[in-house]
Amino acid sequence: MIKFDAVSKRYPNGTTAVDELSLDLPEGGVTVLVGSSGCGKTTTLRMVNRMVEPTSGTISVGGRDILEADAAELRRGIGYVIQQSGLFPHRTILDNIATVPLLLGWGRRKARARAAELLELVGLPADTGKRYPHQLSGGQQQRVGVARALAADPPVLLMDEPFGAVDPVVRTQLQNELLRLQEELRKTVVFVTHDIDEAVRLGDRIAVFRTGGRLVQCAAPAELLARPADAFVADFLGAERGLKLLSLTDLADVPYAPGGAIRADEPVGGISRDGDRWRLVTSPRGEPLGWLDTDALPAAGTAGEAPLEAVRPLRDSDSLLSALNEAVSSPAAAVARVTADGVLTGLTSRDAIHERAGRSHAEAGRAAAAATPRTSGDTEDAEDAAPRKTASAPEPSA
Ligand SMILES: Nc1ncnc2c1ncn2[C@@H]1O[C@H](COP(=O)(O)OP(=O)(O)OP(=O)(O)O)[C@@H](O)[C@H]1O
Repeated sequence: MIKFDAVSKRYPNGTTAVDELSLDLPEGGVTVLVGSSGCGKTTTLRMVNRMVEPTSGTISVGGRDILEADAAELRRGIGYVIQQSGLFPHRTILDNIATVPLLLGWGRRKARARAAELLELVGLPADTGKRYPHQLSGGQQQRVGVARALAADPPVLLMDEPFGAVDPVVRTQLQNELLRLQEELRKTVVFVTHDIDEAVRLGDRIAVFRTGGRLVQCAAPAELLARPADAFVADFLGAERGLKLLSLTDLADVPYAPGGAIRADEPVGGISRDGDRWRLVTSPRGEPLGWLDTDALPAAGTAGEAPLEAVRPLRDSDSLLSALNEAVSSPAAAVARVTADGVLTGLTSRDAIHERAGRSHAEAGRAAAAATPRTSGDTEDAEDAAPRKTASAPEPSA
């Protein structure tokens, strides 16, 4: 969809910002550009909409050399989101979102209607539309920035550290929101970030750059984590590469077994002390409420009235990393698995999670080894065998 062919950018002061970049960005996927500060990520992004012109090489979007297009017309077909949302301070939120449709000559009413639709799409209440940017939080402003970029339904979205200025909790919400939107809209997204966790969470592919504007490796996240091309990439991915890989595998095919759960309205007097010490207590509907210590049962009352240790139930879409985290902190050395609407399906032991984690590493390693070449943009094969991306990333605790 977007193709860089031997593209370089040298500034008049002699800085090489991008050096002979050849890269294919697949249609409908999120490609994340990462690397140390000053390695040419923003320059690469801004060359796509001709805010920066390359010194040499060609860039095509949808098969067309971008130099053949009128720059203003090209930009209207490419959404652009930056860190400080870039909203017009004296325009209402609705008018901000309607900017590009109005430039494209849509009538005012149609442009406003589209803006209202987008406001809802990015999860903002309708009355936000009448407000001005300074009356919104940073996270809300970023949502408006995304809505504005999507207003004319461009096939391509360029995002330059769009969530870089918000706190970690809001950042995770915005990331989840983007994944949800992307499932629906399937835009071709180029996303710049400093944050490798963000790259792993959002990217279908990650391109790692090093200083001097050189692309070192471009691969699916699982492949990158399982087989970094060199020490620079390994270093950049950080010491927790193995754990990051587990964040990409979901629990769908990890088995569970019935765990002998106790209903909250059961009297403690009837609970057997034989068998497992820690038993899960559920609501009458089957929702896990907590772990009950059968070695310390109160003299009277129901299971639901007894002191319970916290449980964080997991859905099939949750990651192996979340499961490992829960299993480590669970007194029962097990995790409670639930359906999408929160009803207990069974328990998975810590050992079963360890076993699956080991297998996940081996699979990712094999997939990465099968992908050739290692450093070019052509690593599609590996994606089939790579672990699935889980759309519901865990929200960090505040
Ligand atoms: N207009 C310019 N004139 C001269 N040099 C520039 C100009 N714009 C960028 N550069 C240089 O080009 C290199 C790449 O810059 P770029 O902004 O693309 O990096 P980046 O990877 O996005 O950095 P960061 O992560 O810090 O935002 C840097 O050395 C930068 O100083």
